[in-house]
Amino acid sequence: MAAVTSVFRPGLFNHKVAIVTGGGTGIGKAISSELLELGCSVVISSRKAEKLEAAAQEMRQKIPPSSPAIVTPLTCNIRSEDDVKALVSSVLNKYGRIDFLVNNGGGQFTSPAENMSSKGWNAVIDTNLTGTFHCCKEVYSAWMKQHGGVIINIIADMWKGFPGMAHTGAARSAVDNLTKSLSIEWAASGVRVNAVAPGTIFSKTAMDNYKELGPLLFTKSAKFNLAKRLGVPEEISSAVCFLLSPAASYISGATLRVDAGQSLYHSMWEVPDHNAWPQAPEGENLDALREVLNPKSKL
Ligand SMILES: CCC/C=C/C(=O)SCCNC(=O)CCNC(=O)[C@H](O)C(C)(C)COP(=O)([O-])OP(=O)([O-])OC[C@H]1O[C@@H](n2cnc3c(N)ncnc32)[C@H](O)[C@@H]1OP(=O)([O-])[O-]
Ligand SMILES: NC(=O)C1=CN([C@@H]2O[C@H](COP(=O)(O)OP(=O)(O)OC[C@H]3O[C@@H](n4cnc5c(N)ncnc54)[C@H](OP(=O)(O)O)[C@@H]3O)[C@@H](O)[C@H]2O)C=CC1
Repeated sequence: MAAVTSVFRPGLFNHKVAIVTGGGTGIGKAISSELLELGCSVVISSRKAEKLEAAAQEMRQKIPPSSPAIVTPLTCNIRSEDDVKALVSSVLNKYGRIDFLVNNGGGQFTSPAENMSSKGWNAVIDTNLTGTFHCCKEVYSAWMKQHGGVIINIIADMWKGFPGMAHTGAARSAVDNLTKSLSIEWAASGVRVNAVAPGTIFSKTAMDNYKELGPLLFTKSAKFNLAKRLGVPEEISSAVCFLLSPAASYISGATLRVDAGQSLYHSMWEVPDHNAWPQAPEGENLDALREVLNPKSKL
């Protein structure tokens, strides 16, 4: 397997410390690996200890000898405020600082909105919206308020709604707005807050969340963007590293769409042909339209 090398300068983030939620898989793993390569120590955090430990082992092997970075796996369910407080406190005890927070942990399941139970809806809102809020608030209060820092929220391509995953569309849209509010409230502490909105990004772990639907869901999405291919986690990571870096020193409250134009282009969702809508009002314009649609009607 070819090793990916960051396009950023080695040592760019030497001696910085980051928390990356969901840092052991997919997009989070790519972000954590690139930060480590660039000298930033990373705490990878999510719910499953075994998965995190395996990811940390793999990352340790790839940290270049020139990098002073260390990777630490710590479990935390971002839905629990107590878990998040414990995570932030452990990171400060171990490293004494938190320069970067990447709110990447999250996800959802597919379901028509009418079939979503309240429990399922709440699980997705609690994870993606409230979990992100918990992490931002705790890192800010415990460290960044006094010392500054950078926060990146990973959201999604929900710009045209998110049919089939309405819960996550609502949560990610809310995080887009939260990003703006926090960027203003926390500006005077020297905290920049931005979001990254990925298009459809392939990783095995992301696909496996959708079980047997996964391969079709991902392969079908490939043509709904300007690149005519799926993205990969490394393409999100480089955008995150840019926003964390001094190259983005004048950027806050922004959402960067890393989606090869997916959000500008066709929706994957098909609305079936139907006659369920109210008819257009009668009048000269409707008469003219009927003639265009069926020229013989005039005869
Ligand atoms: C191609 C598209 C673009 C890709 C975008 C990506 O993000 S890719 C990356 C994607 N990565 C990820 O998504 C990774 C992270 N995702 C997750 O962990 C889950 O999607 C989660 C956020 C729902 C949490 O789930 P959890 O199990 O920890 O939560 P819980 O035990 O608290 O249960 C709460 C309730 O939620 C409901 N419910 C849950 N699953 C399903 C389902 N499949 N089916 C139906 N319903 C489901 C159910 O009602 C359940 O209650 P019940 O009926 O059991 O009493
Ligand atoms: N792949 C894609 O096409 C897109 C992905 N995204 C978003 O990007 C982020 C990363 O996804 P991706 O890497 O693709 O998929 P993955 O499924 O590989 O990553 C999701 C990560 O989130 C962690 N996670 C889930 N719930 C929690 C929780 N309650 N507390 C802490 N960590 C949690 C998971 O770890 P664990 O199970 O151990 O908790 C896992 O590491 C997600 O928010 C996803 O929704 C957005 C748009 C498109």
